[in-house]
Amino acid sequence: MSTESPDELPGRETRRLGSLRLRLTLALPLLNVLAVAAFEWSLGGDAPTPEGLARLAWLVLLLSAAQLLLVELWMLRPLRRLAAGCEAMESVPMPLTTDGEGAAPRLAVELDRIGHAMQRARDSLWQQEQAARELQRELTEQRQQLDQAQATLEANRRELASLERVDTLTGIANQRVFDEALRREFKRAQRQRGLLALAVLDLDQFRQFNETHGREAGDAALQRVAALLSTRFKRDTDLVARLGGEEFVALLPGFGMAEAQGVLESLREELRALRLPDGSSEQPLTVSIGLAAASPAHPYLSAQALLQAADEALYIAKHAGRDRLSLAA
Ligand SMILES: Nc1nc2c(ncn2[C@@H]2O[C@H](COP(=O)(O)OP(=O)(O)OP(=O)(O)O)[C@@H](O)[C@H]2O)c(=O)[nH]1
Repeated sequence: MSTESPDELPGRETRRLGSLRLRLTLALPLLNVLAVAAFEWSLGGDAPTPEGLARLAWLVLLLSAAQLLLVELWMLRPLRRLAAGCEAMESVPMPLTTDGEGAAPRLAVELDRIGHAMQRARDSLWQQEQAARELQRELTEQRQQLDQAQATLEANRRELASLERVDTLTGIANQRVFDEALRREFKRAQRQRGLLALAVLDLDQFRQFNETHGREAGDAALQRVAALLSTRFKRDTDLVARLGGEEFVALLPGFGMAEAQGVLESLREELRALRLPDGSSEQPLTVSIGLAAASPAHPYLSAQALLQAADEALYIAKHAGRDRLSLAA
């Protein structure tokens, strides 16, 4: 293995090529002389004349010149280019050296650069955290605004519902319509000395029903009850309404106490048979009913008094154990 430094090789090769060319320039004519002499000798002719020697000398000269030209073109020139290429490569500075002198400063520079990059990454992370916090704050603000808007919307919805005449959940008349109808029908009954029955119906343990089956099932139950009431009381003069929550009323012009009681008792049974919400409930949904009836024999001073009498009867039904109909005194 060579002990010379790789840095010395191109200079040395160039020198060797120069020396090789010199040797070839000397050696080729000599070899040609020998070759021609051997050739003449092999022919075994007479001793050479001066003209013959001159001709041979020219021949050797021409042959040598041609050979040197070929060697120059095919061998020496490519080799010189190769050597020049090696020298050019040597002149390019190496990006990394393994010698001890350059390595330490370069390492320091690299470490410094890495340090700066880490600092930049930390800065960027901090900025992103700030941006995320800002975003979170905006989100909280917007959520609060949304909550406020929802509360306002709900208040408006309630106000609108009170102005409307239909209960939005069940589709039957609402309290507003009922109040008007009660005043109107009471006056009519008074005027005509007719009959007017009023029933207040309140579903039993509905809070528990909601808790057991869910609020949606509770809504569905309220709709089923409203539908049942509408089916049972469908004369033109009848009015069923939802007063709110799980409380309904039935206003029955022309009905006395006994007549209304009969219809309401069968309705109570029908409701029990509904087996809400999905038919699998062990505990059927029941209703308590308070019934009051105005008649010439049993007049009330006002529509409000009639309603109060029905409410009191309902109260009694609830306190007597629910799932029953109670008549006003
Ligand atoms: N699903 C549903 N539930 C309602 C609605 N309105 C009121 N409620 C619920 O009805 C329940 C009424 O509860 P309470 O007033 O304690 O009456 P209750 O549980 O039926 O008890 P009693 O009347 O004493 O038999 C409450 O849980 C209300 O949330 C409604 O529109 N839909």
